[in-house]
Amino acid sequence: MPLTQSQLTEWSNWCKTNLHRGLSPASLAEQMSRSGIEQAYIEKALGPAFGTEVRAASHDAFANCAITKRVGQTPGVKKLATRKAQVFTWADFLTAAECDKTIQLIEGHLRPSTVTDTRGDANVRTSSTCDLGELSDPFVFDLDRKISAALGIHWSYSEPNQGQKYLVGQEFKSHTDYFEPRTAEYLPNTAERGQRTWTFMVYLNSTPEGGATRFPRLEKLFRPKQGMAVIWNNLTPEGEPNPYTLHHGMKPRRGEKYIITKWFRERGWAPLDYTEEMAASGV
Ligand SMILES: O=C(O)CCC(=O)C(=O)O
Ligand SMILES: [Fe+2]
Repeated sequence: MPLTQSQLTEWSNWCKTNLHRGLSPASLAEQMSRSGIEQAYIEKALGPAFGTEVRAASHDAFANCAITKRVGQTPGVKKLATRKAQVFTWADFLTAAECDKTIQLIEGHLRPSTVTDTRGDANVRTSSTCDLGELSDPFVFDLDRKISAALGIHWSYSEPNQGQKYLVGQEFKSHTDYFEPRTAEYLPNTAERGQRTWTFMVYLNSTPEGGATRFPRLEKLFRPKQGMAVIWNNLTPEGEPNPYTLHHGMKPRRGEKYIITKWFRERGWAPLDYTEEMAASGV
């Protein structure tokens, strides 16, 4: 049976929401097919994702994505002067209005933060989390596209956007964002989308005291400044987990701290490169 225009729009929105939540195009096509939707409409609803497969991009492509070429080109972007890891900052990446709007969204949907492996310490992460990517909010999709274009990697390689809130005394103790190979957390977390690659984190407020992000092995500390992004590759250019990226979300001593984090993976369903033009056209 043919779909009406409004039914097609509804299915297209359903696809968009679920693709941004990290579901694969094949699994969505299968669900639509089970709902009795004809192939031609499945193709329309999925758009560019139709017929694609989730697969790994090359480590070289990750190590040379657009952010690595922005210093001196894009105002506000700096590279940390070290050969040990690829770390960048981007001042005023989000406007104050975008930050405030994101904080409002986070405030409405908080749960206690979790980790994949506590390593025996129940207090390893004491903050609260908001699964922004689950909200199906067009503003969050815009954020996804803006972050992906800034980094230069298509959003299908990324996990859904997360917001974090730290009250005075709350923290995320030293950890790496990659999954530790040869541990129990490794396979269940990497089987589908692969290892974590880049982390894109944005400070949504300027915490008055404390709350820095510390990279002890790089001897570097970033202080939360509203709108500033800290962006790093958790892997080496060869694709191995990079232990130098160990970091600690420190306790705010006064005031709160709000951030968003987006983690990128080795596998996605689109070509890796993603530009501002693509983001503006809504793909
Ligand atoms: O809060 C921070 O500064 C760091 C957060 C972090 O490391 C994470 O969410 O993975
Ligand atoms: Fe982290």
